[in-house]
Amino acid sequence: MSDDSRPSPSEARTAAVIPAAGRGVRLGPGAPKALRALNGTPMLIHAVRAMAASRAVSLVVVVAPPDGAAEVKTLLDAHALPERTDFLVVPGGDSRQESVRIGLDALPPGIDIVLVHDAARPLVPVDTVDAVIEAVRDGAPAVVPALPLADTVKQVEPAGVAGEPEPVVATPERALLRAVQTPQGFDRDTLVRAHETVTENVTDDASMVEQLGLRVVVVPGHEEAFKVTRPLDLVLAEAVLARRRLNDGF
Ligand SMILES: Nc1ccn([C@@H]2O[C@H](COP(=O)(O)OP(=O)(O)OP(=O)(O)O)[C@@H](O)[C@H]2O)c(=O)n1
Ligand SMILES: C[C@](O)(CO)[C@H](O)COP(=O)(O)O
Repeated sequence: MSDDSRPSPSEARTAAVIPAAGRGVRLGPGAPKALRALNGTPMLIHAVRAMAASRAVSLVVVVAPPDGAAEVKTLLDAHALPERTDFLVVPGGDSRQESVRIGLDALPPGIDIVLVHDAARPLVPVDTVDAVIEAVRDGAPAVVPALPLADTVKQVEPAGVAGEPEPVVATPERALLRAVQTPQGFDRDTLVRAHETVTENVTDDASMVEQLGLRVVVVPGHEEAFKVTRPLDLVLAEAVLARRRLNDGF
């Protein structure tokens, strides 16, 4: 142990919490999004494998759809994971934030670093996962992978009625903006404190750490770590898998 009683970077144990309890309304009707197939395999299994691909990850906590925990457990039993990786399944909550908190509550003692990774980002490469873990090991309390934006962004006055034109109020300087992905990596105690402290709804975990006034840093994200949100994203995800198969010589 180091002087401040935190484990040294090489001793730190890492777990991944995967919120997978969403319905996937924007994807359209069907099974909960995490259970929909990508190339014949549920999206969640791709996401679990992406976390387990990192040799640093010793535990994966899957936060399942509230009525789907048994089904998820059966799925995980049926799909081989590396022997070094344990997994737990817990039923999720009404919001992503609540689901992550439930996953955090399920972590056993001895875990020092926590990754929070959307089941909806099934194709994140292991190099991105490892880069996030390394930056937490280097001392950052919170780390997010992110990419520069391709589009210009406008801040608007939201229209009261869908489809109505919305007045633009500002154009933030694009070079200063980043599109944030997951896994987001955290010192465990910091993330637990953030979830205990922040009560309003936020869209990612790192913003809760920002609200504590702590340092959040960005490492390079990856274009294959995109979030499957709308139907066209499924087409893109299957194309990425097909490209990987070609590159792997299958
Ligand atoms: N109550 C919820 C809502 C979301 N999530 C998870 O949070 C991740 C990111 O959320 P998003 O992509 O918005 O998924 P959904 O909420 O399912 O999508 P939608 O908003 O289209 O319904 C997903 O892996 C999703 O399963 C969760 O665990 N619990
Ligand atoms: C956490 C996240 O993936 C970072 O980009 C994103 O904020 C999740 O948003 P969603 O609306 O829950 O998909």
